[in-house]
Amino acid sequence: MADITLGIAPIAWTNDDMPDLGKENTFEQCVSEMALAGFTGCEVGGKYPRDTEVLQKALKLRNMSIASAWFSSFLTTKPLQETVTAFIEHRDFLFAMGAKVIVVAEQGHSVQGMLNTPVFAGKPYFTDMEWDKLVQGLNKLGELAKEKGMKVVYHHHMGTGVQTESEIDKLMEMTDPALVYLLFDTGHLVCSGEDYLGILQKYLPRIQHIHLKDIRKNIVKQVKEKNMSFLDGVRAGMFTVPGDGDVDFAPVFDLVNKSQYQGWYIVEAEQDPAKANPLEYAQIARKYIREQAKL
Ligand SMILES: O=C1C[C@@H](O)[C@H](O)[C@@H](O)C1=O
Ligand SMILES: [Co+2]
Repeated sequence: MADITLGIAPIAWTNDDMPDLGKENTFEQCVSEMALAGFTGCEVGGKYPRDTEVLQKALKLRNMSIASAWFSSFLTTKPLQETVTAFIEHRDFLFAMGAKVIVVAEQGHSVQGMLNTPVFAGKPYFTDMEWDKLVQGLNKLGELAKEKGMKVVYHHHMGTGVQTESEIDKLMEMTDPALVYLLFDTGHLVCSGEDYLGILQKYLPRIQHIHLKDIRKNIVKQVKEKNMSFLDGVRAGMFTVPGDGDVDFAPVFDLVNKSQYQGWYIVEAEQDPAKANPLEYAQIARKYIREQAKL
């Protein structure tokens, strides 16, 4: 039977990719509103204290815990040791916070943070040599995670070299299944036009972390047609919370509920907090998940 814990990402309060979005929102407001909306866990944002005791206390006061945090690897473009050193520090912080999974996304050649590069037309494609470096590096990060009883969950992402189903297939095939797991992010797969349910079916139980992100189809269409960047797409509102957009989550909840999945659902919906009040949207997501996922 599945055993799911429900969390939410701070990116709806302050967007670390574009910190002007939600710059007025404090860490305390963010975690208080997460708890008020009925969530008991979250990922880590740029405004969170890095002192683990201070963070533990702030979370305990709100009955919250840490699910994970994003890590950018540069395995295809920088010496392995640079990523390894940064990863160990990140791993140890997450371990101290009690997290079991570490979100990793390769940012070598990524256009996700580039304002003037179209996210669809500009996505990178790795060479064979880059694939080899990526795979060897991820296996290494997987070993380092395993030392602490943790797992690396790979985040496929728009505007990166691992975005499409065939790229995910390649990554899953080439990496060691005992060391590298998959993060399933509904928003990125539907945005990219992939068969998200097929991918979920194919990779359960290798999927060890889930981001629930919805899309606004009409805005994604504009982003593609007008050659907009990922960040401009986010600003324009291409993502929203589950239940507010066009993704059909019912079959996702059904498949996961019937599986042995033991892990998190993280509601992750980056949009402009000035247009989409983060507490209001967190409440919309919480209600939808209660009704649809029975959670
Ligand atoms: O997991 C994620 C973390 C963000 O920084 C990223 O840009 C977002 O789209 C996402 O899915
Ligand atoms: Co995500």
